[in-house]
Amino acid sequence: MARGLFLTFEGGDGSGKSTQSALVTEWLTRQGRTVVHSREPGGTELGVELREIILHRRGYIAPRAEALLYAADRAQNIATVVRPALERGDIVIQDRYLDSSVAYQGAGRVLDPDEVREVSLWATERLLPDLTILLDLDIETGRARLDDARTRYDRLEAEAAEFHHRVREAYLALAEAEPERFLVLDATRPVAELAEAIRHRVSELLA
Ligand SMILES: Nc1ncnc2c1ncn2[C@@H]1O[C@H](COP(=O)(O)OP(=O)(O)OP(=O)(O)O)[C@@H](O)[C@H]1O
Ligand SMILES: Cc1cn([C@H]2C[C@H](O)[C@@H](COP(=O)(O)O)O2)c(=O)[nH]c1=O
Repeated sequence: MARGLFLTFEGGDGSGKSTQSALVTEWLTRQGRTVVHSREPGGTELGVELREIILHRRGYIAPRAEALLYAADRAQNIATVVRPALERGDIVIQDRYLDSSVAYQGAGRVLDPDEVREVSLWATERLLPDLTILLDLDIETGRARLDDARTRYDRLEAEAAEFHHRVREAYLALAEAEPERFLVLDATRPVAELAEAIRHRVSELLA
Protein backbone atom coordinates (compact mmCIF):
# COMPACT_ATOMS: atom_id res chain seq x y z
CA MET A 1 0.00 0.00 0.00
CA ALA A 2 1.16 3.57 -0.67
CA ARG A 3 1.92 5.09 2.71
CA GLY A 4 1.70 8.72 3.70
CA LEU A 5 2.97 10.06 6.97
CA PHE A 6 1.19 9.86 10.32
CA LEU A 7 2.13 12.54 12.88
CA THR A 8 0.52 12.80 16.29
CA PHE A 9 0.55 15.47 18.98
CA GLU A 10 0.44 14.47 22.63
CA GLY A 11 0.64 16.22 25.96
CA GLY A 12 -1.39 17.38 28.90
CA ASP A 13 -4.41 19.64 28.71
CA GLY A 14 -3.44 23.14 27.57
CA SER A 15 0.05 22.14 26.43
CA GLY A 16 -0.45 23.67 22.97
CA LYS A 17 -1.29 20.66 20.79
CA SER A 18 -4.08 22.34 18.79
CA THR A 19 -1.95 25.46 18.32
CA GLN A 20 1.06 23.54 16.99
CA SER A 21 -0.87 20.99 14.94
CA ALA A 22 -2.70 23.84 13.17
CA LEU A 23 0.61 25.61 12.45
CA VAL A 24 2.34 22.55 11.01
CA THR A 25 -0.78 21.73 8.97
CA GLU A 26 -0.76 25.25 7.47
CA TRP A 27 2.97 25.05 6.76
CA LEU A 28 2.70 21.70 4.97
CA THR A 29 -0.38 22.80 3.04
CA ARG A 30 1.45 25.92 1.84
CA GLN A 31 4.11 23.60 0.42
CA GLY A 32 1.45 21.90 -1.68
CA ARG A 33 1.19 18.77 0.46
CA THR A 34 -2.17 17.15 1.02
CA VAL A 35 -2.77 17.15 4.76
CA VAL A 36 -5.61 15.63 6.70
CA HIS A 37 -6.06 17.06 10.19
CA SER A 38 -7.87 14.90 12.71
CA ARG A 39 -8.28 14.58 16.44
CA GLU A 40 -9.29 12.11 19.11
CA PRO A 41 -11.81 12.00 20.49
CA GLY A 42 -14.08 13.50 17.86
CA GLY A 43 -12.42 13.10 14.45
CA THR A 44 -15.52 11.51 12.88
CA GLU A 45 -19.30 11.99 13.02
CA LEU A 46 -19.58 9.07 15.43
CA GLY A 47 -16.56 10.41 17.30
CA VAL A 48 -18.25 13.77 17.88
CA GLU A 49 -21.09 11.95 19.66
CA LEU A 50 -18.65 9.79 21.63
CA ARG A 51 -16.65 12.91 22.61
CA GLU A 52 -19.79 14.49 24.01
CA ILE A 53 -20.54 11.33 26.03
CA ILE A 54 -16.98 10.89 27.33
CA LEU A 55 -16.22 14.51 28.19
CA HIS A 56 -19.56 15.96 29.16
CA ARG A 57 -21.82 13.16 30.39
CA ARG A 58 -22.79 13.88 33.95
CA GLY A 59 -22.29 11.02 36.40
CA TYR A 60 -19.80 8.22 36.79
CA ILE A 61 -18.15 6.41 33.90
CA ALA A 62 -16.18 3.34 35.00
CA PRO A 63 -12.47 3.50 33.98
CA ARG A 64 -12.75 0.46 31.70
CA ALA A 65 -15.88 1.86 30.07
CA GLU A 66 -14.02 5.13 29.53
CA ALA A 67 -11.04 3.28 27.99
CA LEU A 68 -13.36 1.40 25.65
CA LEU A 69 -15.20 4.57 24.60
CA TYR A 70 -11.87 6.16 23.62
CA ALA A 71 -10.92 2.95 21.80
CA ALA A 72 -14.25 2.95 19.91
CA ASP A 73 -13.66 6.56 18.83
CA ARG A 74 -10.14 5.60 17.74
CA ALA A 75 -11.27 2.53 15.78
CA GLN A 76 -13.76 4.63 13.80
CA ASN A 77 -11.24 7.44 13.19
CA ILE A 78 -8.50 5.11 11.98
CA ALA A 79 -10.78 3.01 9.78
CA THR A 80 -12.64 5.87 8.12
CA VAL A 81 -10.26 8.87 8.18
CA VAL A 82 -6.63 7.99 8.89
CA ARG A 83 -6.04 4.73 6.99
CA PRO A 84 -7.77 5.91 3.81
CA ALA A 85 -5.68 9.12 3.92
CA LEU A 86 -2.43 7.22 4.46
CA GLU A 87 -3.32 4.84 1.64
CA ARG A 88 -3.76 7.87 -0.67
CA GLY A 89 -0.26 8.98 0.37
CA ASP A 90 -1.49 11.99 2.38
CA ILE A 91 0.02 13.39 5.56
CA VAL A 92 -2.17 12.93 8.63
CA ILE A 93 -1.69 15.35 11.52
CA GLN A 94 -3.64 14.35 14.58
CA ASP A 95 -4.27 15.79 18.03
CA ARG A 96 -3.95 12.84 20.43
CA TYR A 97 -3.78 9.12 19.72
CA LEU A 98 -3.18 5.90 21.61
CA ASP A 99 -0.48 7.39 23.87
CA SER A 100 -3.27 9.53 25.38
CA SER A 101 -5.10 6.36 26.44
CA VAL A 102 -1.97 4.84 27.96
CA ALA A 103 -1.28 8.07 29.87
CA TYR A 104 -4.83 9.05 30.93
CA GLN A 105 -6.59 5.69 31.31
CA GLY A 106 -3.45 3.66 32.12
CA ALA A 107 -1.62 6.00 34.51
CA GLY A 108 -4.40 8.49 35.29
CA ARG A 109 -7.14 5.94 36.01
CA VAL A 110 -4.62 3.35 37.21
CA LEU A 111 -5.53 0.63 34.72
CA ASP A 112 -2.85 -1.72 33.39
CA PRO A 113 -1.06 0.42 30.74
CA ASP A 114 -0.09 -2.61 28.65
CA GLU A 115 -3.70 -3.78 28.51
CA VAL A 116 -4.92 -0.28 27.63
CA ARG A 117 -2.35 -0.06 24.84
CA GLU A 118 -3.28 -3.52 23.57
CA VAL A 119 -6.97 -2.54 23.34
CA SER A 120 -6.00 0.46 21.19
CA LEU A 121 -3.68 -1.62 19.04
CA TRP A 122 -6.52 -4.06 18.46
CA ALA A 123 -8.89 -1.18 17.65
CA THR A 124 -6.50 0.29 15.08
CA GLU A 125 -5.10 -2.93 13.60
CA ARG A 126 -1.78 -1.93 15.19
CA LEU A 127 -1.23 1.38 13.43
CA LEU A 128 1.56 3.40 15.04
CA PRO A 129 2.52 7.00 14.21
CA ASP A 130 5.72 7.81 12.31
CA LEU A 131 6.36 10.70 14.68
CA THR A 132 4.80 11.75 17.97
CA ILE A 133 5.43 15.25 19.25
CA LEU A 134 5.09 15.38 23.02
CA LEU A 135 4.51 18.89 24.36
CA ASP A 136 5.64 18.56 27.92
CA LEU A 137 4.19 21.09 30.34
CA ASP A 138 3.88 21.42 34.09
CA ILE A 139 0.33 21.01 35.34
CA GLU A 140 0.06 24.49 36.85
CA THR A 141 0.92 26.27 33.59
CA GLY A 142 -1.47 24.03 31.65
CA ARG A 143 -4.28 24.85 34.10
CA ALA A 144 -3.53 28.57 33.91
CA ARG A 145 -3.72 28.45 30.11
CA LEU A 146 -7.05 26.64 30.22
CA ASP A 147 -8.35 29.16 32.76
CA ASP A 148 -7.44 31.97 30.38
CA ALA A 149 -8.94 30.24 27.35
CA ARG A 150 -12.28 28.93 28.64
CA THR A 151 -14.77 28.94 31.43
CA ARG A 152 -15.50 25.31 32.20
CA TYR A 153 -13.32 22.17 32.55
CA ASP A 154 -14.42 18.95 30.86
CA ARG A 155 -14.62 15.67 32.79
CA LEU A 156 -10.93 14.78 32.33
CA GLU A 157 -9.59 18.29 32.79
CA ALA A 158 -11.53 18.50 36.05
CA GLU A 159 -9.55 15.59 37.55
CA ALA A 160 -7.29 16.31 40.54
CA ALA A 161 -3.72 17.55 40.12
CA GLU A 162 -2.34 14.08 41.14
CA PHE A 163 -4.17 12.52 38.19
CA HIS A 164 -2.54 14.99 35.81
CA HIS A 165 0.89 14.48 37.39
CA ARG A 166 0.58 10.74 36.74
CA VAL A 167 -0.42 11.49 33.15
CA ARG A 168 2.63 13.72 32.64
CA GLU A 169 5.04 11.15 34.10
CA ALA A 170 3.52 8.40 31.96
CA TYR A 171 4.01 10.46 28.79
CA LEU A 172 7.66 11.08 29.66
CA ALA A 173 8.17 7.36 30.30
CA LEU A 174 6.57 6.50 26.95
CA ALA A 175 8.89 8.95 25.19
CA GLU A 176 11.92 7.52 26.95
CA ALA A 177 10.94 3.99 25.90
CA GLU A 178 10.57 4.96 22.22
CA PRO A 179 13.03 7.81 21.57
CA GLU A 180 12.99 7.28 17.80
CA ARG A 181 9.21 7.86 17.59
CA PHE A 182 8.97 10.77 20.05
CA LEU A 183 10.11 14.37 19.83
CA VAL A 184 9.79 15.85 23.32
CA LEU A 185 9.55 19.64 23.52
CA ASP A 186 9.39 21.97 26.47
CA ALA A 187 5.95 23.49 25.96
CA THR A 188 6.76 26.61 27.99
CA ARG A 189 8.82 27.82 25.01
CA PRO A 190 7.23 30.48 22.77
CA VAL A 191 4.80 29.28 20.10
CA ALA A 192 7.05 30.33 17.20
CA GLU A 193 10.11 28.53 18.60
CA LEU A 194 8.18 25.32 19.11
CA ALA A 195 6.75 25.56 15.60
CA GLU A 196 10.27 25.94 14.19
CA ALA A 197 11.54 22.87 16.08
CA ILE A 198 8.58 20.85 14.79
CA ARG A 199 9.09 22.01 11.19
CA HIS A 200 12.76 21.02 11.46
CA ARG A 201 11.94 17.48 12.55
CA VAL A 202 9.13 17.04 10.02
CA SER A 203 11.43 18.27 7.22
CA GLU A 204 13.96 15.60 8.19
CA LEU A 205 11.24 12.99 8.06
CA LEU A 206 10.04 14.11 4.65
CA ALA A 207 13.55 14.36 3.16
N1 LIG B 1 3.78 27.97 23.70
C1 LIG B 1 2.75 28.61 24.26
N2 LIG B 1 2.96 29.60 25.15
C2 LIG B 1 1.93 30.25 25.73
N3 LIG B 1 0.62 29.99 25.50
C3 LIG B 1 0.34 29.00 24.63
C4 LIG B 1 1.39 28.27 23.97
N4 LIG B 1 0.80 27.35 23.14
C5 LIG B 1 -0.52 27.50 23.29
N5 LIG B 1 -0.82 28.48 24.16
C6 LIG B 1 -2.16 28.92 24.60
O1 LIG B 1 -2.60 27.95 25.57
C7 LIG B 1 -3.98 27.68 25.39
C8 LIG B 1 -4.16 26.18 25.10
O2 LIG B 1 -3.55 25.91 23.85
P1 LIG B 1 -4.08 24.74 22.90
O3 LIG B 1 -5.56 24.82 22.78
O4 LIG B 1 -3.26 24.76 21.67
O5 LIG B 1 -3.68 23.49 23.81
P2 LIG B 1 -4.15 21.99 23.72
O6 LIG B 1 -3.00 21.17 24.17
O7 LIG B 1 -4.70 21.69 22.37
O8 LIG B 1 -5.32 21.99 24.80
P3 LIG B 1 -6.40 20.82 25.10
O9 LIG B 1 -5.66 19.60 25.50
O10 LIG B 1 -7.20 21.37 26.24
O11 LIG B 1 -7.20 20.65 23.85
C9 LIG B 1 -4.47 28.58 24.25
O12 LIG B 1 -5.01 29.75 24.82
C10 LIG B 1 -3.19 28.90 23.49
O13 LIG B 1 -3.24 30.15 22.83
C1 LIG C 1 -7.62 10.54 23.07
C2 LIG C 1 -7.79 10.55 24.56
C3 LIG C 1 -8.09 11.72 25.23
N1 LIG C 1 -8.23 11.70 26.57
C4 LIG C 1 -8.58 12.94 27.27
C5 LIG C 1 -7.53 13.99 27.25
C6 LIG C 1 -8.32 15.28 27.29
O1 LIG C 1 -8.52 15.63 28.66
C7 LIG C 1 -9.64 14.91 26.64
C8 LIG C 1 -9.72 15.37 25.21
O2 LIG C 1 -9.77 16.74 25.16
P1 LIG C 1 -8.91 17.60 24.08
O3 LIG C 1 -9.47 18.97 24.30
O4 LIG C 1 -9.24 17.08 22.72
O5 LIG C 1 -7.48 17.48 24.44
O6 LIG C 1 -9.72 13.50 26.66
C9 LIG C 1 -8.12 10.53 27.27
O7 LIG C 1 -8.32 10.51 28.50
N2 LIG C 1 -7.82 9.38 26.60
C10 LIG C 1 -7.66 9.33 25.26
O8 LIG C 1 -7.40 8.24 24.68
